[in-house]
Amino acid sequence: MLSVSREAKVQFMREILLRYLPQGEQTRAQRHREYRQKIISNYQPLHRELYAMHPATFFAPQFLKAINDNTEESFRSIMSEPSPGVYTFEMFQPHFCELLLHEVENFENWVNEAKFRIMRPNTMNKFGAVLDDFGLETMLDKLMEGFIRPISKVFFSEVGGSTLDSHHGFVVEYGKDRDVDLGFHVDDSEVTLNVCLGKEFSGGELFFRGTRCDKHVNTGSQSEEIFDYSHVPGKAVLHRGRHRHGARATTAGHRINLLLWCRSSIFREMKKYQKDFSSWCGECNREKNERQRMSIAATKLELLRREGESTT
Ligand SMILES: O=C(O)CCC(=O)C(=O)O
Ligand SMILES: [Fe+2]
Repeated sequence: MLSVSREAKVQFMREILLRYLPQGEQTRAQRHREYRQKIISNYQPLHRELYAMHPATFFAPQFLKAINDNTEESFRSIMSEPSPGVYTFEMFQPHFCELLLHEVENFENWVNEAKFRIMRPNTMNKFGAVLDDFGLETMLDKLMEGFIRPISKVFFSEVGGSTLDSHHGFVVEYGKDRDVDLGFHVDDSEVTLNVCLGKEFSGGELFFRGTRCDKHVNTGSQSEEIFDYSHVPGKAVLHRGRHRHGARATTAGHRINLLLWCRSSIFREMKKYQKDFSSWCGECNREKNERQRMSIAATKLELLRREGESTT
């Protein structure tokens, strides 16, 4: 095993770990593998160049340069942070967006013609497709490892940004005969990349309402946490998965976005043993500050009382 490729080692370890999963999950994983296999052996890709990572043709030159420089300054030079924890930047070349849109359309035509029943990206969408299920998993893994993880290491280290090790990659589709909007939610991810691929549309703004841990997910928002963002084709939004958000109705046209939910198994394991998430949960942070404020006030009062005692 020592001399085989990294992929072969990963596959070997995966098979061992699979044997230790509970029976129900083993069956589910096996079924999903068969489902993917069935698609991959029947679906003819339209643009094969999308299935391997080609940075020079996929990404905007300034994005590529920032990644190659790999410093906080280089990332900041191409990113805006219009609201704390929400980063936006030009990411894909228009031609890449076009190819990916064609590929998704081609896949959907095949699904309809073959009368194949596909799994939707998650319980919130009636439309859209999982890119990992029709062959794009390896390319998206490279996207996460080589491009999203270096940025997340700098801006989202407290939620496992430097140890992202798996992903769920899909497209969502809105407009006539598609989904209209998306309710308020948190993602099943540590870091989410959301890139608008096109086409032409009105509405569809993302609304953000602050980052929360499990315990505080339903608490209110502070005014500084309220933020709306209008999608621009080719442009990416990067945020914590626990940053509460939703998408307003796409009122005209057709909007398709690429979503990459990036996960960290180390972060998820560590989280089980922690209670205080004030480094990233807005409400934990507010409570902590409030406790500190109360404790300072109590100390001040105590000092005043002692001073009073000593002067009388
Ligand atoms: O429609 C969008 O841009 C948001 C999609 C989203 O938040 C999700 O799929 O998790
Ligand atoms: Fe989301």
